[in-house]
Amino acid sequence: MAASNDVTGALPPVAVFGAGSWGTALAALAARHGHPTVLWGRDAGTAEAINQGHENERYLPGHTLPDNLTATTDMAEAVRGAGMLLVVVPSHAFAEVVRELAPLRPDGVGVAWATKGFEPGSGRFLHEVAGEVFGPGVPLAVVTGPSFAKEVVAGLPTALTVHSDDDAFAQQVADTLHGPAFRAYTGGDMLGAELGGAMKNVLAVATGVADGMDLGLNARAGLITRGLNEMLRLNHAIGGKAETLMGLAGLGDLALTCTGDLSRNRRLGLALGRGQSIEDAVREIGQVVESIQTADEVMRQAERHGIELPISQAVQSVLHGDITPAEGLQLLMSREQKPEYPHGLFD
Ligand SMILES: NC(=O)C1=CN([C@@H]2O[C@H](COP(=O)(O)OP(=O)(O)OC[C@H]3O[C@@H](n4cnc5c(N)ncnc54)[C@H](OP(=O)(O)O)[C@@H]3O)[C@@H](O)[C@H]2O)C=CC1
Ligand SMILES: O=C(CO)COP(=O)(O)O
Repeated sequence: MAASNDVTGALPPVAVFGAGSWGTALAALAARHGHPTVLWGRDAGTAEAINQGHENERYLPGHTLPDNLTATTDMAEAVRGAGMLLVVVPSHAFAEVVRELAPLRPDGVGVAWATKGFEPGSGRFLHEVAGEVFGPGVPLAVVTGPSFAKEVVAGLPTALTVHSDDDAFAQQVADTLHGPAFRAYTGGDMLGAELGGAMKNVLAVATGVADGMDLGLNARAGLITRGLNEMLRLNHAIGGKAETLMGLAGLGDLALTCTGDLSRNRRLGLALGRGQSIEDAVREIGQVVESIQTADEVMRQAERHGIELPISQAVQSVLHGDITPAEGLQLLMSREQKPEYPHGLFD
């Protein structure tokens, strides 16, 4: 790897792609840990503001970014000398960005991503997209877990997890992110890790809707628990490991996003539950709300595997405007009474 040739003891440079909230926060984290870090974004104004004023005013206003973090709109410049590439664009832009990145990737340098979601339209997992674009032999890793960008850039304690088929690369990515206020764990289940990160966004809409309708704390806890059950069942069907979903990539992120008002997906649900239109809510949030596309892809996966996911399905129908939040509630509450686990944990 590029880093191993360094005999000066200097930490390897990191290139981060996507200058929104999460890309900027992760770039700031790597830079604070001593890695010279380049943040690539498509907006020249944002890049200039970061280079001149050390701030991403649009996405993380009020936070001073480290001096060893620079920004560029030139992808070739960003990858030059990098020991690790980290993609943090929204899922709808993931395939486009990794395709542009592939011919520029220095030999031996691995690619991680912190994007949550599927490839819209095909429903492919992002590790499938990355595997196809970069080809065999390129180390790939998923960075996921309960982590609001605003809290990470503020230096608040955070724990997340890095999953890869390549143990050494998972360790490299985790070492880059791990620090005094940030615990990075590792694992080997990209499938489960990606499913958890994607599904929790859909379930956060459900608890948001319930809270927006003032349905109470019992309803929220019920939705989180039955939501976790939906995650576990689909995960089991696609071949992910249950432990991944019981950890930071599943339960951890579900708890955060379903209860924390910093979540854009939860805020979308809150707005819908209060009777606001989806268009107005998305405009007010002003940042990516992954659940809108992810709900369709989760249901596509569920249909492919013949699995019922009533909460996710209700969210999808509300997001499409096919039913109102009140009708969604009625659908969930009128389902047949049954044992909590009719055939064990996964059925
Ligand atoms: N924010 C968070 O706390 C966390 C976010 N994530 C995940 O990270 C991913 C990115 O989210 P986040 O940073 O929050 O989103 P934001 O909405 O904050 O920022 C999105 C960024 O992506 C850029 N972008 C959009 N489309 C393209 C494109 N086609 N090519 C290049 N750049 C593009 C935007 O550029 P422009 O400004 O020019 O539109 C913007 O810089 C999502 O999958 C999200 O789920 C995961 C964990 C935490
Ligand atoms: O993924 C996140 C926290 O882990 C951020 O959630 P939102 O995209 O809902 O803001």
